[in-house]
Parts: sequence; structure tokens; C-alpha cells
Amino acid sequence: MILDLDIGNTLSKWRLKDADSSEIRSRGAVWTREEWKPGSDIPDLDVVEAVRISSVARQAVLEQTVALLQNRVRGVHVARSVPEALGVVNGYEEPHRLGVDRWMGVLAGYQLAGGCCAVDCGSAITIDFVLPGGRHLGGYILPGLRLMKESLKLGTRNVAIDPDSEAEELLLPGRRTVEAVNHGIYLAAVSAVNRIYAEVCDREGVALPMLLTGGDARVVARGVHSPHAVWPDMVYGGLEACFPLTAAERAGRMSGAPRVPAPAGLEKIRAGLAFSMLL
Ligand SMILES: Nc1ncnc2c1ncn2[C@@H]1O[C@H](COP(=O)(O)OP(=O)(O)O)[C@@H](O)[C@H]1O
Ligand SMILES: CC(C)(COP(=O)(O)O)[C@@H](O)C(=O)NCCC(=O)O
Ligand SMILES: [K+]
Repeated sequence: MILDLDIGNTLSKWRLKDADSSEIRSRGAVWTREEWKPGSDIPDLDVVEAVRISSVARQAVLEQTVALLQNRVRGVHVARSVPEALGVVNGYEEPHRLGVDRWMGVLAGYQLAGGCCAVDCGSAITIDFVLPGGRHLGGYILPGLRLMKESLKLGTRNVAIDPDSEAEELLLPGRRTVEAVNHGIYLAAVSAVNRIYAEVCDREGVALPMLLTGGDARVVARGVHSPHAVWPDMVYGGLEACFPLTAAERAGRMSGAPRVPAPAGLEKIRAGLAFSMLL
């Protein structure tokens, strides 16, 4: 079994992948600030031959995780943001400072769709762009839905946006504090994604496919106008591409990769942008 680990600021996600069949056998998540202890939702390490890790948590969290795993597992692979990999040139002035979850997302997106817009809706919302030739432009970081809500301190932190709500409903004026907050932050997030996508496609003169991942991807995606795919395993896809361990991975196949819809035409994206500027 291969253990893939995506340690985010809020949640540490894991999945166990069968190296022979490529099937995902189990998955789980633990709060990043908590230790892995028996009884919590952690994988059975006895069946694990190799581990691949993407971590944006404090250095100490990664060190503790690696120390714990190194005693039990032969191969431990830790992903890093580097200047260039798999045909993509990192757009950061200091490439190693790009969050490695963003780098994994960009590499997975490029391997699947070529040039693309990769959106990660986690503790933060990150929006990254890579052009068809493989040049990563850099990206945008804004607070995620939960962080936005917590920063308001209006006593609404425990009332999350219902992930099954319709986007139209979430865009209405709220008539209670919790509704006003949830609808406000939702509109902030989806407006940013829609606008940034259109601005960058316009400036670069290319219509890019869009991919979304992260804990809030499903609900944010419902407010996104452009064709897109939600790919919960996008960060894991980057780990598979960087550290291919199975024949399928070496052939470039990533588990759970979605079908990516063609983007809208550039003219349509530009017309939408011009319209939003008139409002
Ligand atoms: N069951 C859940 N537990 C915690 N957060 C959730 C859950 N479902 C959705 N979320 C949302 O997902 C975010 C965490 O998403 P995730 O992509 O795991 O973030 P990170 O990678 O930053 O840890 C939270 O901030 C919250 O808004
Ligand atoms: C921007 C992030 C906090 C997003 O992390 P997440 O919300 O997924 O936990 C992370 O990618 C990070 O720590 N990045 C380093 C700064 C940068 O990318 O510029
Ligand atoms: K993430």
C-alpha cells in the first residue's frame, strides 16, 4: 500500500492506495494541530510500503510526521516546491516559497489538462495559473470561507455554509447575522475566483481549463460561471506525478482524475469581463 498525505493548515488528509490495482482502499483526515494517536482516524501503518507527503503546516509537524513514519516505512518521499518540474516552470521569484500544496496542484493540473487555472479552497483559497507552454504565472491567496467567518467574530463561527445549498440561495441578502455572514463570504470567494480567472485569461489571451480542489471546492464551484472540474485528489495527483511508484503512475495516470470540460471561448470570457466592469 502507498500512503499519500496532504497536511494542510486545518486538516491532515490521507489515503491508502493499492500499489497493484491502483484502487484507493481507504481515506481519512485528522486535525493538523492534533497528534496521531491510536483510536483517531489514522491509517494502519503495517500495510504501508511507501509514503508521499505534501505539507504546508509548521516545519515541526512535518518533522514529527516523518520521524514517526521513518521507523515504520521504507520509502518516505517529501514533496518540495522547486524551480522546475514535469514541464512546469515555477513562477515565484523564490520558487521554494510557493506553498507545496499549490505546486502539487499546478503540476497535477498541467499533467491532466495542460495550461490551467488551479483553485484550492481550503483554509486559504489559492488561485494559480499555468500557461499551455508550462510557465506558471504565480497566483492569488485569499482567506478561505472558514477563516473569513472567524475573523468577523460575530458569534457565527460554528454555523457553516451548508455545502448542499444552491448558489442562487447563497447570493441573496441575508436576513439574520449568520445568513448575512455566510452569504457575504460566499459572494466574496466566488466573485474573486470568477473575476481573477477572467482577468488572467484576458491578459494572457488564452482560455484555460479550470480545476478546483479543497474542503470547500464543491460549494465554491457551484458559484463559478466558467466550465470547470472539481478534483478532490488534485494534491495527491501532484504527489503521484512527482513520485511515481506504480506502472500506471509512471505512464502519467493519476487516481480520481476528472474529465476536464473545455473552457469557454476567449471571446465569451472577455465579454463576461467587460459586462462585469459595466456594472
Ligand atoms: N468536515 C469538515 N471539517 C473541517 N473543515 C471542513 C469540513 N468540510 C468542509 N470544510 C471546510 O474545508 C476547509 C478545510 O479544507 P482543506 O482543503 O482540508 O484545508 P487545508 O488544506 O487548509 O487543511 C475548512 O476551512 C472548512 O471551510
Ligand atoms: C497559501 C497556503 C497557506 C494555503 O494552504 P491551505 O489553505 O491549503 O492550508 C499555503 O499554500 C502556504 O503556506 N503557502 C506559502 C505561501 C505562498 O504560497 O506564497
Ligand atoms: K489544501
